[in-house]
Amino acid sequence: MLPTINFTKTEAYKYLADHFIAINQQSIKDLFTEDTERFAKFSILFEDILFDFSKNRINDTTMALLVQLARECKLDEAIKAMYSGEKINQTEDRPVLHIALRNQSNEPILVDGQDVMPEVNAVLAKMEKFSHSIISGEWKGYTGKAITDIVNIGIGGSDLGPVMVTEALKAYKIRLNLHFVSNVDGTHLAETLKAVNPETTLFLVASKTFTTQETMTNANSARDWFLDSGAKKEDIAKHFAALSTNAKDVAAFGIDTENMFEFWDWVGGRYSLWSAIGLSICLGIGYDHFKQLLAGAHATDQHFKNTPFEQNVPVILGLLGVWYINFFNAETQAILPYDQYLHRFAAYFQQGDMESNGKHVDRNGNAVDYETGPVIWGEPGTNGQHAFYQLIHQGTRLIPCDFIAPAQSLNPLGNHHPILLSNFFAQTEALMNGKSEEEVIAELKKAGKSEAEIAKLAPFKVFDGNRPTNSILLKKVTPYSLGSLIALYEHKIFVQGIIWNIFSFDQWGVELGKQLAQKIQPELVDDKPVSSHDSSTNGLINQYKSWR
Ligand SMILES: O=P(O)(O)OC[C@H]1O[C@@H](O)[C@@H](O)[C@@H](O)[C@@H]1O
Repeated sequence: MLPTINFTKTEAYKYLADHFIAINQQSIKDLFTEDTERFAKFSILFEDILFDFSKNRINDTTMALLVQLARECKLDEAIKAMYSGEKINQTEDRPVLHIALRNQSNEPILVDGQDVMPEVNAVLAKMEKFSHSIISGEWKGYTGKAITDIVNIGIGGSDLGPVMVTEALKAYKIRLNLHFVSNVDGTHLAETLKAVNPETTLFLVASKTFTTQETMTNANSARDWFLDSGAKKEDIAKHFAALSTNAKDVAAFGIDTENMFEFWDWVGGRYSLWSAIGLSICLGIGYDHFKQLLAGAHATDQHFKNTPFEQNVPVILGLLGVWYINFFNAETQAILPYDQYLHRFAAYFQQGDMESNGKHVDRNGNAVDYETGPVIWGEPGTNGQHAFYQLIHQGTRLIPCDFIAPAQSLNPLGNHHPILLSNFFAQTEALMNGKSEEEVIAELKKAGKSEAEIAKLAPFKVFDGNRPTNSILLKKVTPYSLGSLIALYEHKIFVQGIIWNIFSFDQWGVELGKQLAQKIQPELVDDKPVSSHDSSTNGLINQYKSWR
C-alpha cells in the first residue's frame, strides 16, 4: 500500500509556503552572485548526463525543505513498494514493474510470490531471435522475399514510445523501414499502405489489451489489404505478429501465437516501450542496441532506488516541478530538446506525464484541493525559438522549461552543432538574466536612437528574466543514454504522483469518451436525424449526416 499523506498538511509544506514569500523576491541572477558554488551545488553528473538545475528559483533552504517534503510524504517507502512488486496500482490491483523489464541484474522480482524475471528474459530471447531472422533476411514473406518494411499498428502507449525511440535512434537504423499507424482515421493506414508492398511487409499489431477500437480497426483493414493482394489466410503467419497480453484475442484474430510476443498486466501502456511493445525498436536498430536502451534505463533505476534524495536526479526533477506548480502556480512544463532526433520526446511525455498525473482524486478517494499534473508540451529547439519562445520570455505566465541537448552530434555537419548548442546555452542564460531597462536604454543609445525614440521603445525591449530552467546535457544520444534519460522522466512522474497523493498508474479518464463513441457509432449507420443528445451534439451529428 502506498502512503496517503496530504502534502499540504506537512511541516515541510508550511515552511515552504513561508520560504516561498522570501524567494519570490529574489532573482536567480542574484542567487548566482551570492553563491559562487551554486553550479557545483545544484548540478549532478550522472554517468554521461549532466543535470544542471542551478538556474531555478531555489537556494539551499528550498532544496532542504523540498527533500524534507519528500521524506514526510514517505517517498522512500513508495519507491521500495514499487521495486518490490507490491500492487501499488491499487485501483487496478496490479504491481507497477516496468523496472523488471530492464532489470539487467536479474535479481528476482516477485509478483504474488513468483519471480517474473524468467518470463521477462524468455520474451527478450524470443524478440532477439525473431529480430535477427527478420533483419538478416532469413525470414521470408509469402512469395519468398525478405521483409523490407515494418508497420507497427498501435495507439497511445503501444505507439508513442516506439515512435519516439526509433526517431531518436534513427542514426542506428540497420536496414528495415519502419512505419507507424495509430490514428483510426483511414488516411493514416491508407497513406502508409501506399508506401509498402504486401510481399515484403511485416505488420506488428501492438495492443496490450488487443481490444482497442482504433488498433483493431486498423489491424483488420491491414489484414484485408494483405489478403486482397492475393495472399492466402495461411500466409498471415508470415506477415503478422502481435505484441499483447491477450493471447486469446490474438489467436482469434488469426495470428499464430508463435508470433505473439507477450507482456503482462503489470506493465502500464505508457511505460511499455521496454516490453514486447519495443519489438519495432529491435527490428529498426537491432536487438543489441535495444538491450543497450534497457541497460541505460536500468542504470537510472539503480540511481533512483539507491541515491540519497539530495543527489537523486528524478527526485529533484519531480520536487522542482512541485515547487513551481504548487507554489508559483505554474500550469505547464515545457520540454525542449535541442536535437532533431528527439523531436517526439515531448509528445511522448505528454502521454507519460499527463495520463499518469492528470488526476484530481487523491489516494483516499477524495477530491484534491491543490494542483496536480501540469500540461506538458514542447518542440525541438531552435524551431520553438521562432514560434513560442516569445511567450516564455515576455509573456505573463511562468513556464518552467527543461532544455535537453547532446554535446556530440550524430551528424557533425559543418558548424551546425556549435550554432545549435550556442542557442541552447543562450536561451537558459537569457531566460534567467533577462535584459534590464538600463541595458535596453544603453543599447538604443548606442544604436543612435533619439531620447524620444528610446522612451517609446524601451518598455517593449525589456526582459524581466528570472524564468527558471533545467539544462540536461548528454554527451551523445546513444541507445544507452536515451534509455537513461527516458527512465529519469518516468521516475520524475512517480515522485510527483507520490507527493500529490494520487494514483499515477491508472487512466480512468480515457474511458468516458470511448464509451460515448461506442454509443454514437450505431446512430451513424442510417440517415435518420438523431434527437437523443443535447442540442449541440444532435446538431453536429445531423449536419454530418446531411453532408456525408
Ligand atoms: O495497448 P492498448 O491496450 O491498445 O492501449 C492503448 C492505449 O489506450 C488508451 O486508452 C490508454 O489507456 C493508454 O494508456 C494505452 O496505451
